[in-house]
Formats: sequence, C-alpha cells, structure tokens
Amino acid sequence: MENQEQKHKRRVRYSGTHPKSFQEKYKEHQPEKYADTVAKVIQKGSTPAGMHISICVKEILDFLQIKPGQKGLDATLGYGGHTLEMLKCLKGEGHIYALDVDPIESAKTRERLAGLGYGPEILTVRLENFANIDKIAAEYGKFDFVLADLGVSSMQIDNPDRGFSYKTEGPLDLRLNPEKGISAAQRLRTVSQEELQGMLTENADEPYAPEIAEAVVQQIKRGGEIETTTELRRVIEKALAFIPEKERKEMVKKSCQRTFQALRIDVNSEFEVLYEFMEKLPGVLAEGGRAAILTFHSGEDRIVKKAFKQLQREGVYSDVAKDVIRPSAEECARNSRARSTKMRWAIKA
Ligand SMILES: C[S@@+](CC[C@H](N)C(=O)[O-])C[C@H]1O[C@@H](n2cnc3c(N)ncnc32)[C@H](O)[C@@H]1O
Repeated sequence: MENQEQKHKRRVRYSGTHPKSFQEKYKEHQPEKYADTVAKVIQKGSTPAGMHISICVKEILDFLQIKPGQKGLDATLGYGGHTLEMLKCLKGEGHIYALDVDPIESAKTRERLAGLGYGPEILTVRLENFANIDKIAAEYGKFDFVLADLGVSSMQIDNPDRGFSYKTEGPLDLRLNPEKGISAAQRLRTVSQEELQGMLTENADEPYAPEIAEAVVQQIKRGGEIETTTELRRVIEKALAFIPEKERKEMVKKSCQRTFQALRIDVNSEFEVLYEFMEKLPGVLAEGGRAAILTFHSGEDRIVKKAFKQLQREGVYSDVAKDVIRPSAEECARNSRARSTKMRWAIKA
C-alpha cells in the first residue's frame, strides 16, 4: 500500500522564486519601503504592481508653464504622478484640484500625496467625473492650467479584480467606478448582436466585429456564461478559429485587446463624457489658461483634435497644437504603455 502511494505521488510543481500574481508582488505595492525592487522593475521597462508611470511629463510641464500662486486642475488624478510634478512647480503657493472617478485608487493616491507633504491646503482631491468640470469651476473659480490624461491607470489594468485585462482571470467588470453603473458582463447579457458589432467597430475598429459579436451573443443565447475575462477570451479564440494557425495567436491577442477596450469605453460612456469635457473646458479656463490632453487611441484623439480646431476657428482658443506631440523613442523604450500616447494642447483666448 505504502509503495503504491509512493508510485502515484506527483512531483510537486516548481512554482519558481519570483512572485507571479498581482497580490504576490507585495514589494512593488510598497514603493516607499522597497525602492530598490521598484527601481529594478522600472529599469526593465515594466510598471511595478500598484503603480503608474506618468507619460510625457516633461512635454506637459514645458507647455503648461506653471508658476507659483496659480490654480490648476488635474482632471484624471490616477497615481498622482503628474499631479505631484505640477505641485512641485507651485513651490508651496497656489492650489491643485484633482478629480477621479475611481474611489479605490484615488483614496490611496490622496493619502500618499498627503504623506509627501501635499495635504488639503494645496491639493484637493474630489471623486468626480471630469464631465462635471463646470461644477468644480463654479465652486473653486477658473483654472490657469488643466491636464487630462485619459483612459485607465496601470493599477486598474494590473488588478485582476477590476477585469480590465484579458491576460488575467477576473470578473468581467471594466468599470472605472465599480460602485456605479453596470459591469461589462451585465452589459453582454442584454446586448444585441447588431449593437455589439457596432460597439466593437466604433469603439475599437475591430476588423472581426461581426464574428466576435455573433459568437458572444450566440454563447449567451445558448445559456453559456460570459462572466469572467477568461470566458470572454475563450469565446474570441473560438470565433477566430478560422484564421490560419500561423497568424492566429497574434490576431486573437489584438482582437482581445480591442474587444476589452470597446467594452470599457461602453460601460464607462467614455466618448460621451469626453465630448462633454471638451465642450465645457474653455468655460473653466482663465484668460490665457492652458490645457493639455493625453489620449491613447484614435477615437479619443479625433474628438480632442476636432474640438480644439473648431474652437480655435471660433476664437475661443488663441492657439492650439498644430501637430500631435508623441513621447520620445527613449520614453517608449522605458515605458511600453507610452507607445500609443498622443498629446494635444490649447490656450484660452
Ligand atoms: C491614465 S490614468 C491617469 C494617470 C495620472 N496622470 C498619473 O500620472 O498617475 C487615468 C485616470 O483617469 C481616471 N478617469 C478616467 N475617466 C475619468 C472621468 N471621466 N472622470 C474622472 N476621472 C477619470 C481613471 O480612473 C484613471 O485613474
């Protein structure tokens, strides 16, 4: 008996010495305590867990020309990397108001920045959608500078519980504020094939939108669940099984990225709130006030470019970026998430 048991004993799987899951990367979650580990991860061109590396910092600061005593708005606080650099420019005089819709990350950021000496006397953090900048300006007055760094932070993408990435198993949520609205899984339960196809095309230029929309809707009609990130990825893999094997892996990867992007834009009404923000932006800027916006895909950039150009023609802005500004090759090598970034700016007349 003993012998038999030994025979069937499985070799313990070697799990390696390096942490693999988001939670296991506890050192990266405490940048102040484990600065060496964090520095090594950044040097390798990766973003440490629980952190976000700010993009185009120099380009933004060069443009905004922040002076002590000014009042600014960071419409997308995130990890607070840009906010921190802008706060330094104030040299203790003036104020920054920072918005975010994410209650989880913005609370952590507020605490961390307060720990660095930037408390409520110089920084006000509000849990607010940037579509409501008019209300913020009505409360605090017009701003000398405004920054919006659109989309999601690395902390949100990397946390499997938020469901932003097809690469890790988690609930298919994708909400920037998980306490409001409906999750992506809930959205898929009632979406029609036609609507989903339109969503994939409009929000992410997905070339296989018809195939993916059909596969998703059929799966749900048959009573199959799509409640997790992996379940959605599997449906996409099946829908694209007709692609020759040599190209399939890469195609599936790209279609997964685009499908998750399209769903994220949908459940967070990202285009609608961006239109509203662009419309209200001139009204919250002081005369000569400067605004910089970072976008991450063509849909966002089109909205920003069109609004800036039209409002310049109407004399609302005295000047706008002629061409898009891209992060340097060196920055993209250091931070792969910078590769798709485009920056545009405008100056209020
Ligand atoms: C790319 S991150 C910002 C990173 C930040 N600039 C930094 O340096 O750490 C974008 C942030 O904007 C927030 N966000 C996205 N849409 C928003 C909206 N409509 N209103 C307010 N915040 C929003 C997200 O929750 C996320 O935290």
